[in-house]
Amino acid sequence: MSATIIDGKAYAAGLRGRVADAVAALAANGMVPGLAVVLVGEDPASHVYVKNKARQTVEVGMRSFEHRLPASVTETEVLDLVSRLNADPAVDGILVQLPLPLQIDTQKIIEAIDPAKDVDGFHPINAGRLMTGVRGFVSCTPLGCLLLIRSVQPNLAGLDAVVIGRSNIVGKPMAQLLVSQNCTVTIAHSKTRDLKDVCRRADILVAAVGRPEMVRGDWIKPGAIVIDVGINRIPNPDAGEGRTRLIGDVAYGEAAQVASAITPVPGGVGPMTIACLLRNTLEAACLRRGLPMPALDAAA
Ligand SMILES: NC(=O)C1=CN([C@@H]2O[C@H](COP(=O)(O)OP(=O)(O)OC[C@H]3O[C@@H](n4cnc5c(N)ncnc54)[C@H](OP(=O)(O)O)[C@@H]3O)[C@@H](O)[C@H]2O)C=CC1
Ligand SMILES: Nc1nc(=O)c2c([nH]1)NC[C@@H]1CN(c3ccc(C(=O)N[C@@H](CCC(=O)O)C(=O)O)cc3)C=[N+]21
Repeated sequence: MSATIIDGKAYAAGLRGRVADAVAALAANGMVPGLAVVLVGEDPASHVYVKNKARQTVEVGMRSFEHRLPASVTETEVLDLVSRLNADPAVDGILVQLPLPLQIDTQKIIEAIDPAKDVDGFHPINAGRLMTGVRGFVSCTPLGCLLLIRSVQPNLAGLDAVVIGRSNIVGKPMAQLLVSQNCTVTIAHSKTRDLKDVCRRADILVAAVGRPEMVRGDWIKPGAIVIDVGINRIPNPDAGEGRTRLIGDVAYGEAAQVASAITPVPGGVGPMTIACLLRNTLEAACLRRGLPMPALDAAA
């Protein structure tokens, strides 16, 4: 068997197009959604990612506000910026790029963001809403994964899902979303015993670990849907000295022989994360103005 390749890049482009149409309708009435991104420090990968986000924000017709702070910034300065953004009527969504430097208490910053502007879905209020089945902002990466899963399998009821990883931003909300779709969900992590056997039971396998090609072909149940969240940058000497390339947490070539559908890296989950961020920002803009959210995706 050779798996269907789930084209996240194409799905994300379609979703951004639908967001752009809705933004144009708002803008025609003088309402332009705005997304503020806060970037602390000089991490080159974060800079590239924030630049991509800003470009795509503008492409869908929204305003992009970028705030770059030096790595030496104090926690109070970041908190002050967040409270200014909370109060700014031009800002509908706030994203503070993680990770933050060690002198800053990340949880404190996340909890300072107005939950109504928390388009990352990281605030405990939004995490709690997801947990209790109340509408709120859902973390962009798991939301993107769910949209990709449902693009190949609309009804997930009764399926066995395994999520490897239990971070607050990917693993846990992913598991919660799959439960809400009536999957039977197992969350695996670094202390899980017999991980390979656990994975082999999965009709849906989501890998969000950060270990290059950890999941091998023989970990996968024949016909499973495999979602690779991992973004690992490894040296690529073939492309020249000092060059790198991205690979996922799944050994793609092996897995594609066994799975029914699989996301590539790059071009899978990554582009969906940004598209879902824009989708959430549109939702924040509609909610703040008391307008209905246009239907954009199956998981809305
Ligand atoms: N495509 C995208 O848009 C995004 C991609 N990512 C990528 O996804 C990956 C995960 O990100 P994130 O959740 O933030 O990472 P974290 O480091 O926060 O979490 C990693 C999880 O993997 C688990 N883990 C580590 N080693 C093993 C192992 N040997 N076996 C089983 N489980 C293990 C950890 O377990 P424990 O809890 O026990 O330590 C932890 O729960 C990274 O590669 C990241 O770059 C992240 C965000 C967005
Ligand atoms: N507050 C916050 N929210 C986040 O959502 C957040 C964050 N902090 N910190 C970092 C991680 C990582 N993340 C990615 C998003 C898109 C791609 C992406 O677009 N990847 C492309 C490739 C890009 C490239 O070539 O480097 C792809 O997979 O095809 C990757 C990674 C969001 N994160």
